[in-house]
Amino acid sequence: MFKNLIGGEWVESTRVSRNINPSDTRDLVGEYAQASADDARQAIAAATKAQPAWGLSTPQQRFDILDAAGAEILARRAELGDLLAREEGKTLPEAIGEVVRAGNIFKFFAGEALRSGGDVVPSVRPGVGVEVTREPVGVVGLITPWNFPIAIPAWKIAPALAYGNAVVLKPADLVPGSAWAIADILHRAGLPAGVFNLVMGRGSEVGQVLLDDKRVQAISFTGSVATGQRIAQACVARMAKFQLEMGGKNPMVVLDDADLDVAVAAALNSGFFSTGQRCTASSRLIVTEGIHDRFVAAMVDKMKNLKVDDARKKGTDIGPVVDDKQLAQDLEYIQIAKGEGAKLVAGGEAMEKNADGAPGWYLKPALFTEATAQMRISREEVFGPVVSVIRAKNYDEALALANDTEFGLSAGIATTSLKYATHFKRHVQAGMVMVNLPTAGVDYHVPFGGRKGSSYGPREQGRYAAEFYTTVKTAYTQA
Ligand SMILES: NC(=O)c1ccc[n+]([C@@H]2O[C@H](COP(=O)([O-])OP(=O)(O)OC[C@H]3O[C@@H](n4cnc5c(N)ncnc54)[C@H](O)[C@@H]3O)[C@@H](O)[C@H]2O)c1
Ligand SMILES: O=S(=O)(O)c1ccc(CO)cc1
Repeated sequence: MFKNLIGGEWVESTRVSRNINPSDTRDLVGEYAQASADDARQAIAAATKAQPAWGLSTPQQRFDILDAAGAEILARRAELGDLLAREEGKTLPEAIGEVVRAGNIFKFFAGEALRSGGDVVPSVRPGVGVEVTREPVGVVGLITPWNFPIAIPAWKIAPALAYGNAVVLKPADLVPGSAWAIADILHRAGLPAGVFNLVMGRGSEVGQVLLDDKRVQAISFTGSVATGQRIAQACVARMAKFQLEMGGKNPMVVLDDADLDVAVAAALNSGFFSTGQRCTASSRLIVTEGIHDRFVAAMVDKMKNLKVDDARKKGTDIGPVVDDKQLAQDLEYIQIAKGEGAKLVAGGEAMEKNADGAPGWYLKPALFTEATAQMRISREEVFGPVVSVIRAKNYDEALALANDTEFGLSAGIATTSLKYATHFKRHVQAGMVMVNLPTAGVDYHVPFGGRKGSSYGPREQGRYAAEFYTTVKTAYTQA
């Protein structure tokens, strides 16, 4: 059994969760201890005890540990990528890419520990000095989803530790393996006991303790809108700091003047890679009249060649859906879209077995045309390989359609026009904008986040992460 890490000790549990491979549901990845509410409280106590000393540790100590963790993650990319593909179902190249992202994030924030500083500002009063410094927030609770099992924990843990906080991580139930691997790496890298704690378990039990305990000063969450709203309410009720990264219904606009190959490659990647299970995936393709039919024909043609199979098999383009519940949700949306009058032009069938006969949660990527902005398929996040095409008369209508959503995470445009690209970058209501690129596929050293219903609070990643993981102090001294 893989145990929880609490106060520097590996702690057993009477309950276990079985981590199952979605590419082959006969394959048990491992049994992981399920923390109880009491375990979560113990972890918070350990973090509370350890944080003051860690907050006063030297930048060199923090750099050394985070850099060593990053180096080990990078060195073990093949093995950790295999674990990730096995437990989550993204393809092996995608999984290895995610592990590399996690390693680079640890190394980036190792550097940030050395670079963080403050400002000395002249006062408006004679003889007074002003210093603006940043201090750790304290104990932070990190609650993560299943779709990026190593990258999302990494991009919350690394800045939290770099800026001197102690951490309690609660990863998603479905994918405890990658989070456990990070815990093991940090533990062996020499992090003092209690500075990092892992509690694997249910959101409603373990997660809820993090939300309700006053000793946890801040919560960073990535996941669904419904859970995000619950977290916001709990944090406001006790005035804790919080940050939410939630869903998306990301548009990709394709204009008449687009390079067709570029547009199709970007749309296939945005909609279907990682089985469409990325918050930055594009599930709304907004295509202007002059290119619409050629674009749809080219998409359908390319989709015939997409190989849906075991995530770890060479040549697989699309791995399985993460579990039976997510597959049921994807299939339900396919029925809803049909019922609303959208036309299914490719895919959409579940496959009970892969090419080798192994049972798994497979779905052929689905493409709908004749979708309208009012349909549920155009408004609600499916979180699977289900994409719809909406026809637009011209650029202005395409932009209006792109903004006609309660979300605002990422958005893309395929065009050869500098005028439209520039206008779109300025006017689309999203936190991240891509020109002639997929809506997914972000760098690890720059801010990540969205607007409207997608995100709440300071940005994650890059130097902007300091806003959430530190609190500012302004000190005045009369000379
Ligand atoms: N914007 C982003 O950066 C981003 C990134 C990845 C995923 N997502 C979103 O995440 C969703 C899929 O992930 P999911 O199904 O794991 O989401 P989820 O909201 O069900 O779960 C996310 C995490 O919250 C925990 N949780 C659930 N109930 C809780 C509670 N009452 N108290 C505390 N914690 C609780 C879960 O155990 C899990 O660890 C999608 O909607 C997707 O759009 C967003
Ligand atoms: O857009 S992606 O580069 O695929 C990406 C990577 C990591 C995360 C974590 O939230 C989200 C999107």
